[in-house]
Amino acid sequence: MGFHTTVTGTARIGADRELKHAVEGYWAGRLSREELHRVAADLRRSGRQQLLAAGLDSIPVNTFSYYDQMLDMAATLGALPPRVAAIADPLDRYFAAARGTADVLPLEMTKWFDTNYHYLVPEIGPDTVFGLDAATVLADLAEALADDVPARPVVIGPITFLGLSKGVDDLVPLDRIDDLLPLYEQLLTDLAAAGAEWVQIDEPILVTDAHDGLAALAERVYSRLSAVAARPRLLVQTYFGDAGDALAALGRTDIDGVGVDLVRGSVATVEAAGLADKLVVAGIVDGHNVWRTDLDAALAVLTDLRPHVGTLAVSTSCSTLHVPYSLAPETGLDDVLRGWLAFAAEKFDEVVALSRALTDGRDAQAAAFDAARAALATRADDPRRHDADLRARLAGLTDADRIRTAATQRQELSRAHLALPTLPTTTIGSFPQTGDIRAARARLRAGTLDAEQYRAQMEAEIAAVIALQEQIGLDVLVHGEPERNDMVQYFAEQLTGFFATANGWVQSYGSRCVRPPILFGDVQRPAPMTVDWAVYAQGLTDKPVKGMLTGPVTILAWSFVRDDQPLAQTADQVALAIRDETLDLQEAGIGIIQVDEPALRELLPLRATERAAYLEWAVNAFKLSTAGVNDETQIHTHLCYSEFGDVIGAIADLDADVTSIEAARSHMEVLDDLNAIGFAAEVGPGVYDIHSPRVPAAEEMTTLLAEALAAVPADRLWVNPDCGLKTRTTAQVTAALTAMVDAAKAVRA
Ligand SMILES: Nc1nc2c(c(=O)[nH]1)N[C@@H](CNc1ccc(C(=O)N[C@@H](CCC(=O)N[C@@H](CCC(=O)N[C@@H](CCC(=O)O)C(=O)O)C(=O)O)C(=O)O)cc1)CN2
Ligand code: MET
Ligand SMILES: [Zn+2]
Repeated sequence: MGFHTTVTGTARIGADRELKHAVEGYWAGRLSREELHRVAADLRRSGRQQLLAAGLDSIPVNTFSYYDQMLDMAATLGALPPRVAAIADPLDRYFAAARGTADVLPLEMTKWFDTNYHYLVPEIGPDTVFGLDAATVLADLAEALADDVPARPVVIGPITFLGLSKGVDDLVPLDRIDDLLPLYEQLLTDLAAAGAEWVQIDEPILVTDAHDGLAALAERVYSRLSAVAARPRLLVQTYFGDAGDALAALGRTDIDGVGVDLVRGSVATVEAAGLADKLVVAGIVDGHNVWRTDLDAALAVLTDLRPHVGTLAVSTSCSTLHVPYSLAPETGLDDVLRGWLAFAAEKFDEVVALSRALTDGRDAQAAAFDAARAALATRADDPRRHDADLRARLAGLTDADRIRTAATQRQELSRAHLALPTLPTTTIGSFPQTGDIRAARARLRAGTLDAEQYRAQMEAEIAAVIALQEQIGLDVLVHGEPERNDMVQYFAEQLTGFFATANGWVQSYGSRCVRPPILFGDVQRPAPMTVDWAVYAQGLTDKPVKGMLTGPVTILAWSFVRDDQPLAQTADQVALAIRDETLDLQEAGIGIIQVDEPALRELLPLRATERAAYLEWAVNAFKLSTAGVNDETQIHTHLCYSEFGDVIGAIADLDADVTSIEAARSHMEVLDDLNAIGFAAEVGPGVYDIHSPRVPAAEEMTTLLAEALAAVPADRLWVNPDCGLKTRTTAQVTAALTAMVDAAKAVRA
């Protein structure tokens, strides 16, 4: 009845970011809509062909998206916000919801579970009128069937869709699930009529503690959906962890298959879940990280599992959206390290090898198994994984290395030292990453610009950014980060133990991508990483310039991390490198150092029981990275992506002198949360939402500052944007920061 070889989903940006270039071209008016659609159709077709050629017997479709899969689902369910309803053209309406227009605010963006991918948050109110528009799903299915592809449409399930939505007017979105189920029933009927044999409904929320009663809800919802008369076979897919009780609940329904994450989840849960009459899609190849699968170990797990289930299919643990396309372009990779890795294309082959070994025996796949075994054997004693000096240094650390003197004493000293006005104004670090800056870096790589010319151009950028900030009248300046391709990759390129890919692009949101570095070995800092740039910038002005570093938790979160030791240990290694950098900056005369930790919330475990242990090592690593400096040196940190509730205590525990934090969109809510736990340090709640091209007026920021002053006394309050300015234009930034400084002056007066 089933299939045997598949993947949960795939990336869609294109191996060479074709979709990014097409979509951005369309937005800029350089590309027609027909050209955009053609690029998209080509990507879908080549993606399906790649999976077929690899040997999969069921191919996920409707995994394409012009921007984001949650936004697609909102469109499919008629749940785009009313403020875009007047935009008649569906594609324009879709992009308006994603990015906003001059008159319309976009949907909020937030992290997709514990990944670095951002989804758009649907807004569901009591008045949201759901209505099915299955055109896109049906078109994707038809396109695949026309190519004779055994297509399996994938949609986000109702529990996950509502569970991740934002309630409007005090509504709890999940309370409207019964209004949504008829649409899913209709969708199943339509898909069956259109020829779908299987449909995959993604319910990753079932691996979290995000809501009470999820298992019972899953049983109710899928009992109902499996009762649809003429429907395709139904696969409910979980990923990103162990689905716990929800698995047995699904087992009690009449759905046909369940997808499970066997990389992060436990086989025991699956074996105990009562799935003897179901297809179990076993996610044994890691879709979330880049390590090569130990095929022997994986086959042993699958062999154990097989007697407990109806049919067993082999798959990835989640969509390969979260890993790069292929190792092939990574020509800078040494063969030993290459042997330890598998990107998406290599993972497809692993899935097929395991599936065939399961049916035909391991010997039939001897070449694949031998190659994996030989490559992974080199990992055991690779010297790069064990640096004796570093290990000795870590072993010698004591609690004192993570503790600074009392915050109040530090505040007095740095106050006297820095002589700042009340409500000091500053920014978060980056200024616009212009085309010129990126082109210079591309030319440096291509060899048409030499290192000296590159440095001169970056210095000119820094000088321009310093002059702009002085002209605007900001109090604490930044150098603008022009020399950084990315706030994590830049550091990874200079630390040992990391490999920075040449083309390992992964979608972060919409058309924006990142190249997560691979952290495979012990970490050392051969030389200072930021000091020359900071010193150059400080030499241009009498105002203080902040040194700018990325913290250990964020460096881990936005890299592919080694799986051979606890994350806490890896975090401390990175923290030591950052600590050494803070000391060099201080030595070079930099009096304020910001250590960004925007990903502190992102790595928070999805299950509540694991959170305290995580927060302990995360906070400890940050403190190790920052506690080496003198009392006069002011340590700043920065966090974004709101929803700080679960980590608010940890933010206080970081013991930074100044914390800048996203707050503009949520009207300073976070300040009350900080007050509730007795937070007494200085804080800069963002007053300018940098995610939107819209330039806020000074009055809007004056209002936000007044709201902030209701929660925090003036002598603890800073004035700054929500986040860095790298995605904005110089014109937007100049106007917005001028208005921000005006607002600060008005409130001071
Ligand atoms: N790692 C990470 N994760 C993060 C964030 C982050 O800053 N870093 N922030 C949040 C997400 N926000 C983001 C905001 C912007 C971009 C972004 O702008 N990405 C750029 C790529 C940035 C980059 O790596 N730039 C490189 C390479 C740029 C490039 O594409 N070069 C061209 C040629 C350059 C040209 O001529 O234009 C090429 O290689 O083909 C550089 O500057 O050197 C993009 O998608 O375009 C990504 C994430 C959360 N997660
Ligand atoms: N310093 C960084 C910047 O301004 C912090 C960004 S947090 C995603 O870009
Ligand atoms: Zn930020």
